[in-house]
Amino acid sequence: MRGGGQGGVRSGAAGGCPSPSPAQVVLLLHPSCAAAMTGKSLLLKVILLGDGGVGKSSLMNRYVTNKFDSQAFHTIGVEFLNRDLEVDGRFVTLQIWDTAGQERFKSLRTPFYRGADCCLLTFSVDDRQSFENLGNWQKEFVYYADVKDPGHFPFVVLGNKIDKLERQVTTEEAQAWCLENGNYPYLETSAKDDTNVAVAFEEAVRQVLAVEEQLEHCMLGHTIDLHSSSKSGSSCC
Ligand SMILES: Nc1nc2c(ncn2[C@@H]2O[C@H](COP(=O)(O)OP(=O)(O)OP(=O)(O)O)[C@@H](O)[C@H]2O)c(=O)[nH]1
Ligand SMILES: [Mg+2]
Repeated sequence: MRGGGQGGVRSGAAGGCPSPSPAQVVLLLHPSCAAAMTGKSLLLKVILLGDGGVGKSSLMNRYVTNKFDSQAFHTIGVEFLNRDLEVDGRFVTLQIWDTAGQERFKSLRTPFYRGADCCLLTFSVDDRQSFENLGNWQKEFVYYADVKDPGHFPFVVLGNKIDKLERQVTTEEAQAWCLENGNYPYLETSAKDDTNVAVAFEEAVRQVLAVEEQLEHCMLGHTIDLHSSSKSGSSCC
């Protein structure tokens, strides 16, 4: 696994905390709530999945380094790069995980799915098979990332290589797939021409923030009455 860029990896739960006394209230905040409250940059992990050769590495490299390699090598395992950005007034460090799409590397990529905040399902508009495999990628992600509520997980679908003249998948077909499979946002990109690449990653951030703001709203809506045996507060979560 190779990786780099600015920023660190989201830390896990702190160990060794003493048990709270009855008078203490322990508030467990989701990282997005904590980041919002402290004004710190939020670290989001997004993962690129899709068939080998659809352009996942090229999209990541275009976005982070603004370079394109017309003779890129297949990825082996996973690689990641970080980029800081601001979306709708929120400062975010995007940790982009690029995976190997070839079947023979499945066991090398799947351990890295856990903890992803968003999944970018990628195909190439000049490769019909890569489009038909989107459902398999979605299932593989849900299984290995152990997504508890797939219906609310932020997926974004990318149709890459729109600079190519001969398409095998139309925009309408791709939009229809997205609508039927979870009403996912669909973006057409070209890593080669730098079309919609930044827009695609920003959309991923927006999708995550929308889900997390909902969660934040629910958590802040809860009140804890220490003197009552019954629970109170909203029950939107
Ligand atoms: N014309 C065109 N070619 C592209 C585009 N994106 C990637 N490519 C080319 O497609 C080939 C495969 O790109 P990669 O980025 O390596 O594909 P990948 O999805 O990372 O492939 P794996 O690592 O095997 O999973 C390379 O030759 C790229 O130069 C694009 O937007 N337009
Ligand atoms: Mg690659």
